[in-house]
Amino acid sequence: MTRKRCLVVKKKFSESLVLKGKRKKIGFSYAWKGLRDIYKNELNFRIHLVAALLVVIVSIFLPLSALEWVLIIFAIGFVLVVEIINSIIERMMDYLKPEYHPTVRFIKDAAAGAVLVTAIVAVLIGIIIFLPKLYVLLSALL
Ligand SMILES: Nc1ncnc2c1ncn2[C@@H]1O[C@H](COP(=O)(O)OP(=O)(O)OP(=O)(O)O)[C@@H](O)[C@H]1O
Repeated sequence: MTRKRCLVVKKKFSESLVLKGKRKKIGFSYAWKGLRDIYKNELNFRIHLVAALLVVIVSIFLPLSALEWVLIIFAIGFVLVVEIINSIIERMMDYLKPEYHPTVRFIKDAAAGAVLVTAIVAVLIGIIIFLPKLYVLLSALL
């Protein structure tokens, strides 16, 4: 299909959804399906999600301020979103260029590097927030 024809088909599909008043609902269900697909197919995303859950559980038992909660939630969201983008880039490259290519290697490694940066930032935020509180907690217990 040419690009022009593809745009026409996309516009007609979009208009038909608006006419049926279903656009918002369908847009949300596609997004939810996308997240479910990422969860099912991406081990790293599941690992990050489990780590995020553990952090939230630990946070509930510590006296955190609103700002600390905001920072933790932001760090978790940051890691998960970049992990999703990394998965998208990997899939896109596998689809566009399945055979070995140095540019694909560069793109995939750079995307993985972006995830690593977010993970390091999240760990640093965790250390700054949790370490003093855990220290106080342990000092009180010992
Ligand atoms: N087509 C390719 N051409 C060149 N190098 C590639 C190609 N596909 C993968 N690689 C190299 O292999 C690495 C792993 O790629 P792969 O697509 O298997 O990701 P992955 O193991 O699923 O990564 P992640 O653990 O981040 O999900 C890439 O970072 C890249 O260095």
